[in-house]
Amino acid sequence: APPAGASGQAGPCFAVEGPGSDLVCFTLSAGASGRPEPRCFVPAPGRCYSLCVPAASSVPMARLHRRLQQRLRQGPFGRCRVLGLLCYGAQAALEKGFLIQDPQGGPETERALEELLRGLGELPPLLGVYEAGERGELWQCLWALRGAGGRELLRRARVVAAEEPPLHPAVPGLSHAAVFHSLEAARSVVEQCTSFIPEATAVLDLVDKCPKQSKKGEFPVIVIEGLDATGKTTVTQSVNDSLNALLLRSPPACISQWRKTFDDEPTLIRRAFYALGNYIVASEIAKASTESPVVVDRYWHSTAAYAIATEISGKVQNLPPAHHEVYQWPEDLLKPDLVLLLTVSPEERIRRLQGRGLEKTEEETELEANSLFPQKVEESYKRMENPRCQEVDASPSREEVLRTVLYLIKKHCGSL
Ligand SMILES: Nc1ncnc2c1ncn2[C@@H]1O[C@H](COP(=O)(O)OP(=O)(O)OP(=O)(O)O)[C@@H](O)[C@H]1O
Ligand SMILES: Nc1ccn([C@H]2C[C@H](O)[C@@H](COP(=O)(O)O)O2)c(=O)n1
Repeated sequence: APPAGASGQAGPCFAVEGPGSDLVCFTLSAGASGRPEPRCFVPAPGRCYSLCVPAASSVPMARLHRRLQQRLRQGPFGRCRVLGLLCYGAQAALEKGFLIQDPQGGPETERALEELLRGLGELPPLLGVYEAGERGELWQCLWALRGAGGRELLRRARVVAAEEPPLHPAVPGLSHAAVFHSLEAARSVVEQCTSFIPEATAVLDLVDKCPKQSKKGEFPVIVIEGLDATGKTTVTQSVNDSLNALLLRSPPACISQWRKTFDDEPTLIRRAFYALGNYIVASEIAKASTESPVVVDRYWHSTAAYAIATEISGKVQNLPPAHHEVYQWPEDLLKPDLVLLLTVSPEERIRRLQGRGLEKTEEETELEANSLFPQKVEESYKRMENPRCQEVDASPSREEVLRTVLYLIKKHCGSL
């Protein structure tokens, strides 16, 4: 049975992304027994703190988490190491938060944290304070901040190592907080933003003008997907010319002007924006595919793959397993005939990223191309189903890649 928390019930479990991107999991035990806690996040002689907010698909909570994240990057927390923390457990809904490691361990960090939490208004998140015991064991004291500078100790429990859960703790909540499987789910998130993001109203007006459940016309619809700099723009333009098709892209031009606004928002809001963009593009595809073949540069698979890779910390192995429901195409979104996933080696992607002369330094480019994130995006693409992504090696010359793409289109959609 899971370790008993102070109340004797199954206590919460916690997961932080430790060194080497492994998940380090721990839980609380009322007793003094239990395996030694994971040492990797307890700086000696420093101190550690934690705070979490509900990870439910709620705009206020998503914005609170984002606000805390931004504040913990500033001022008195500059000397601290701040790790992403997930709190999960049999009886508790998922919470997202931070583990703050203060190597110096002075009282000022705790004071600054209290001030930060009190400034959030009523019912601030609980503050976890970790301290070493006489025999080197680790204890968590959970404090509730009360009015007039007071605070109440809710629990003092021993920190012990916990087995890594079979699924990454963020997987069960993906379909409500990052990957939207219906227009209504995405719309309800953006609707909660109209009071503080004026552009949200404009996006809703545009999506509400689109017919529900857009139906594809008789001409083929081909989507080109892939990481940035894999050659999507190059391929879509060449295919468009070769097939005398209509070229569309997601997000559509009518809302692309607001990307930066939504890119600055928490994942929940950002991905809901891109999801609504897909439903707007679907209405454009429906109309265009009655007149000619349609080529689309990014569509739902991009929205889902980038959201999954953003929410699932650590290694590629932490992704939801193949055939998980999160990879299934939304039932209310127009489905393409063929999705081609362009893939190139990280080395080739570095060459192409540098070839574009973007402002990134060579080191940034190499880090970006080789980090775990693009690997998780690409693996998520490969696990998509109904329709799946058909992989295309886009490393060869532009001409050869175009030949391959046109061959696959003809093979799958017939001669056009
Ligand atoms: N087959 C190819 N061989 C060599 N270079 C290529 C090839 N295809 C595209 N490129 C070059 O790679 C760079 C990225 O191509 P492109 O902009 O088409 O990629 P993309 O996937 O659309 O990128 P993003 O998603 O970031 O817009 C460009 O400089 C382009 O000229
Ligand atoms: N349908 C889409 C299109 C794009 N996105 C997101 C995914 C990335 O964060 C970013 C890449 O876009 P690009 O820079 O290639 O224009 O936009 C999405 O979520 N859904």
